[in-house]
Amino acid sequence: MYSLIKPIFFKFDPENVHYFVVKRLKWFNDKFPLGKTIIRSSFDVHIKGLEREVFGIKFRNPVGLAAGFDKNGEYVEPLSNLGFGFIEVGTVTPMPQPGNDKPRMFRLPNDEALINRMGFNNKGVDVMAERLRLLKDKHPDIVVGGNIGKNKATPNEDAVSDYIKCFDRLFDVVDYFVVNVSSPNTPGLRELQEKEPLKKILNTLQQRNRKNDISRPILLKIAPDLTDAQLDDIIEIVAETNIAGIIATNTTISRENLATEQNLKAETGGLSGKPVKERSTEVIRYLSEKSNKAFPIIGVGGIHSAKDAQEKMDAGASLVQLYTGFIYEGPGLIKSICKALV
Ligand SMILES: Cc1cc2nc3c(=O)[nH]c(=O)nc-3n(C[C@H](O)[C@H](O)[C@H](O)COP(=O)(O)O)c2cc1C
Repeated sequence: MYSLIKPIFFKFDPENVHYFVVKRLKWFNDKFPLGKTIIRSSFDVHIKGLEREVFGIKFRNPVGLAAGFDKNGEYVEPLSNLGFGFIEVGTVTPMPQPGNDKPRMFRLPNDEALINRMGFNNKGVDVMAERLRLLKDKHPDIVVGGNIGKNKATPNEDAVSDYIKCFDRLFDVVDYFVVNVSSPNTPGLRELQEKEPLKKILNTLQQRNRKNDISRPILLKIAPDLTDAQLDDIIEIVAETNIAGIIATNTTISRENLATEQNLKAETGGLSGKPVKERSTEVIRYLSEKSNKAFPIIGVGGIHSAKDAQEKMDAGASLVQLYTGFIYEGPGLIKSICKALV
């Protein structure tokens, strides 16, 4: 079915198609009880043995939706009905911001990839918190991750206060947090992956965690472009700050070995999809082996098939996430991965 619709979708601007599809999906889900039933019975995964417990959270299955797809937490219920075991929303920032000028998302069909320079376009954390509060009242069972970032206008020296604002505002409505310091589309953001600024952000959030009766697992999302020495630092930082785990990886700034023509691959932004698969798996394997499996890893980057997901698991991931593979393969990919992972 998806293979019939995909060529039509791929004729239009990717960002426009994205919103066209998710809005229709939500409308179908909200307005027609029958619509919801049809979506669920077609896609939802009811396979025994898929449940996982990772960093203290029970996941109905290990296949999640990666950050960036639902930037404002608007489509969590309909997306969950497609079979995802968890949905990561964001990246959200304290204040709303428009992101970069359009066009800012590009398909590279010859490489089954995307380049994006969205720039954390989002409606701000207050809007997201309210949406998720309503969602959690209705569906407390849907596992939601809150991926948090800083506003473009906030200098790196003040970044920690942006992360705190998002953390505090979302604390009651998400199940886990992701500190995003790895997007290539906010100038200077990736400098926060350096040891000292990173420790400051994570230690401050962990202090907030300790002040509450309950704490929320905090994960760190890293870029695939880190060197081995930087990955060693990450292992040390996880141990020192006692955060719950790592998400590996975000998009890459590399353009190596692409079949796509020069003018398109020269677009600024983060590259995702098949070309990032190997490097992201390498990063997972390195972290897992070097740390002696000291912390859980969510594996993301170029998963377009059940085999790709299995490779991430074999490299040391406890859970996986999809974005670009979901665009290229459609929602059927979730079930096919789940079937293979039982
Ligand atoms: C259009 C687009 C927007 C994204 N936005 C975010 C984001 O806001 N925050 C984030 O942490 N990752 C974001 N990502 C990265 C994905 O979550 C994921 O880490 C990356 O794309 C690699 O996975 P994939 O190859 O399955 O797409 C975005 C990816 C794409 C393609």
